[in-house]
Amino acid sequence: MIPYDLYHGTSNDFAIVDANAHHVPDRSAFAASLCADLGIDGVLFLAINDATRPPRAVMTLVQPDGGTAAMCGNGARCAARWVAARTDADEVMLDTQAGTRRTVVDGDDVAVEMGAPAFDPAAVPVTGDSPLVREDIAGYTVTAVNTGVPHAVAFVDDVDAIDIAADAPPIRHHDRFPEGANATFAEETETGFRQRTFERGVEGETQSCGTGAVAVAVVAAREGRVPENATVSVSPPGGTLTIELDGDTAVLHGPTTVVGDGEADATPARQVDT
Ligand SMILES: N[C@@H](CCC[C@H](N)C(=O)O)C(=O)O
Repeated sequence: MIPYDLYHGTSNDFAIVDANAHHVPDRSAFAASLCADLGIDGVLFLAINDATRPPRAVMTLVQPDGGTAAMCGNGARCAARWVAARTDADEVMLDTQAGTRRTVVDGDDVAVEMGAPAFDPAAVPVTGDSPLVREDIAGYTVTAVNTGVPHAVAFVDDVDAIDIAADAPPIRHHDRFPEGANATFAEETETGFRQRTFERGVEGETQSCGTGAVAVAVVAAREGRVPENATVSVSPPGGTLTIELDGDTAVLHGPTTVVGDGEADATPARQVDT
């Protein structure tokens, strides 16, 4: 059996497995099974490989479809808190497939330096030679940005009015996105933005998406909705995240919650569609 810890970041739910202590022979099948059983958004495999200051860990997110995502903003916040608790540290370096991310843990609150968002077509990726900015994609005016993973961001008048189960998949699977995209909708309010995201890999709406919140903030800055150096409040259904923009880079802040723990069969019957 494989023990895991359950965390959430603004209701983006993850099981965390100590990858140094426990070998999972098929991570894809394990994650698909555990996500289906628990109704969670992914499994984080964390391997602390340097416990000096600051400690360093490799973070791998496997999603409900059995695929691996290069980065996860809320997952990184939960991962940093998990590593901090085991190393008695308040600063943690996370090695992700999108690069190394410095994190700072302050009690329940965790900040992640998210790096430089990219609009470059090869980096998102999108087809074509120029950035995809305010183009009509499946009936929405979309701007594409990579904040560790690709997001297609559309500003709308009212996020509650969207039928996300119907409207997001044609964006998420659109031909312009050769690796697919998370479909993120945002509504400007007096104090910031409301957000809803349909996540690639989950293939449904999640209660929160950290890379999506950063995408909302950086696209808002690009469109002149907020200054390029600003602190932006973005509220998905699961809570409120704060994004510090400094022109080139973004820092994601928000709360994390320890939910509990459990254990699961290391070799479940495979539940991934192949
Ligand atoms: N929930 C995450 C994003 C996880 C990755 C995404 N679904 C993808 O496959 O691109 C977040 O908080 O950023």
